[in-house]
Amino acid sequence: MTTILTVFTHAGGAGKTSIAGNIAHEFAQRGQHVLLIDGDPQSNLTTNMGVQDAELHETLFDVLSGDAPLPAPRHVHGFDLIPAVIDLAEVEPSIPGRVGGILALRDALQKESGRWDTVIIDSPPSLGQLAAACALAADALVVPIMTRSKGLNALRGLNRVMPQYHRLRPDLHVAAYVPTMCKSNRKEDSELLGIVREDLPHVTSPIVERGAVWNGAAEKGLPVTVFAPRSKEAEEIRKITSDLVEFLQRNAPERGER
Ligand SMILES: Nc1ncnc2c1ncn2[C@@H]1O[C@H](COP(=O)(O)OP(=O)(O)OP(=O)(O)O)[C@@H](O)[C@H]1O
Repeated sequence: MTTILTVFTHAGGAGKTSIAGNIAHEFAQRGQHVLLIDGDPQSNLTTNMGVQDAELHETLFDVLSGDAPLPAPRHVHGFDLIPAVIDLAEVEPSIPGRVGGILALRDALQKESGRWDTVIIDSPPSLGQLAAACALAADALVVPIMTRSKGLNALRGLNRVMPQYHRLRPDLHVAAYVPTMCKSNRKEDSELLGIVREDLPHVTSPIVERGAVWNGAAEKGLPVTVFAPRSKEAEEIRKITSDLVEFLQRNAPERGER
């Protein structure tokens, strides 16, 4: 059985791409067979994972524009990767024009059910058709929330689209909220972290804002747990992955899964 997770928020710069790539690597480190999908034409996830030479036919383009099967993935850092390139953006207008277009990625993944233990999708920072196709492909969403008022405002966007998504995928739910870019010495951040923990279920431990390791790992094209395995950043990724696994296991019986 494959668990499909989409890291989803329309707010830019919340750490979505950093979470997607690094939890994918951590799941693989724990022995899982993992597929990571870059659904964002900015292709930061692709370059963060060290792939600089991806081509359009290796991306989701044919899946989303013509119901093609999944492309053959690359193999990087112990997991499979379907990369993105900037031209993937051109698929967006064709998605709503086709019957089932918005569910094409879900269908393509279901045809390969069981090939991977976990699939992790990085969605673009928008509420457009490409982001919807990424969200609707998932069993559950992982939602980063910046611990600023901007982060809480972003939840309104999620609350606006979820009823629409539920019409097509009634079982889609949020597996975890991940507080990001926290600074413990910033009063607003501590207060907002408190509000998030009080108001939302399944909140993981936070990711603190510290640029050096995240940016250094991305520049070298490496997961943080490879770039700086003993760093606080690597420890945070391990902790978030453990929290996520626990939330998924807790949810599984309710959803009739093993
Ligand atoms: N905890 C952190 N502290 C400081 N900088 C971080 C942290 N996590 C990620 N970054 C850096 O912040 C920038 C944005 O992170 P990332 O690309 O993960 O965000 P995103 O939500 O995917 O952005 P986008 O809006 O492009 O989708 C990157 O340069 C990344 O290296």
